Amino acid sequence: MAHRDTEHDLIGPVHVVGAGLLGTSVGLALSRAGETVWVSDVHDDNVRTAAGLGAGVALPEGAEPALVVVAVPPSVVGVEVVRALSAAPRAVVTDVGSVKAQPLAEVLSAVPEHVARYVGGHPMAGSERSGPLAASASLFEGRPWAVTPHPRAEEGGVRVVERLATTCGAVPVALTPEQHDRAVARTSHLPHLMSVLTAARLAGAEPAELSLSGQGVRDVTRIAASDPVLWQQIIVGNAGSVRELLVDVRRDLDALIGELDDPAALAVHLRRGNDGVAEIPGKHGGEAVPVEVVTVSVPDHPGELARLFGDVSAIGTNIEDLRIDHDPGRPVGLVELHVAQRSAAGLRDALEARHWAVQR
Ligand SMILES: NC(=O)C1=CN([C@@H]2O[C@H](COP(=O)(O)OP(=O)(O)OC[C@H]3O[C@@H](n4cnc5c(N)ncnc54)[C@H](O)[C@@H]3O)[C@@H](O)[C@H]2O)C=CC1
Ligand SMILES: O=C(O)C(=O)Cc1ccc(O)cc1
Repeated sequence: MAHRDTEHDLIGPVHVVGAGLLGTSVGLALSRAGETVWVSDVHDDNVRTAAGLGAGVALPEGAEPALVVVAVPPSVVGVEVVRALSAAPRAVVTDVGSVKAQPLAEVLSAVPEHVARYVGGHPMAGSERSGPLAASASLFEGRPWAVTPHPRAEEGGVRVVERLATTCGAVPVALTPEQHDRAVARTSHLPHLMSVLTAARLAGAEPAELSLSGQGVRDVTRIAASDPVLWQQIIVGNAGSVRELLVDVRRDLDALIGELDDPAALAVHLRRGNDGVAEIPGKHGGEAVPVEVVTVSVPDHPGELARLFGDVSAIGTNIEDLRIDHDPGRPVGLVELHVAQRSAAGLRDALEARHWAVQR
């Protein structure tokens, strides 16, 4: 097996199975890092598109990968991991699937003799879009990547999967498969269903009502636009943990319905929301930095955004996040710069000194 000891050694050749959003993004990130990447997919078109984007080349006949990354829809992750373990008898095999106990159970039942070479993984990065055209080499930059070894996993294989994560720019986080599935029920699967339930209230609403849609409803419903087939498979694969949380939410909903006109009780619900948001770790998994939004009106002309970013950089402020909205009444973009709270007041003053229209 291709086990190597230093940070800088290659982990490949890498075979990526499934040239969709995740597989092509992994291929792009690894190719950029100088790895040899071979790509396969049930749809040849997707292999051609991924290769055209620079994510690797079509899997050659007789190829012997050192690492296989399975990036297929959740319902076939287990079967493809089993196939890879049998087809590449010396390779470490990992996957990027959104649930982790289910594929491990399939490996243990189908090829227990190969289980040591399987180490599950899950990059916590993606999008509401699917397919190779939505891929990006920087998708995983600074994101957590769960690495979920089981008790019989080879230590060397775990190190290879951690290096896959770091080579893609992500931060490996070690969890057992069961811990992982409970964690993503809370941080990914429940939020998805809440987004879906909110978005469902918009379907069929009056156009006049929908015309008032602002940033809040867009924030809450973005992920409800995701592929329903993908999400059906994810939720079914983690139904036990998701159900437990939904039962808690049902209890809260029932209480809320009864307390809507009781200001004190309502305030308790709203403050619990504040408390939950404050628990979300900051970028790169570190301490959450208190962030403030500085909103700047930017004329709708080519080059204006670049000029704004140039000025923010010259002022010396780091942009933590960014959103661009449009002023419905005027040909200007409203650029929301999310910056550390301690820099916000200084940035407003400095931008005004450079003649930007800053909202106060
Ligand atoms: N979409 C997201 O944001 C994230 C998805 N994931 C996980 O990554 C995996 C892939 O998801 P996406 O890339 O979003 O899906 P996708 O639909 O963009 O790509 C899946 C690809 O797998 C191919 N495929 C299907 N069955 C196959 C098989 N048996 N053998 C080879 N190729 C096959 C499809 O043709 C398609 O190109 C899923 O297991 C998902 O749970 C993980 C993190 C984020
Ligand atoms: O689009 C987003 O913000 C996501 O949350 C994407 C996502 C989808 C599935 C996963 O298993 C992990 C991340």
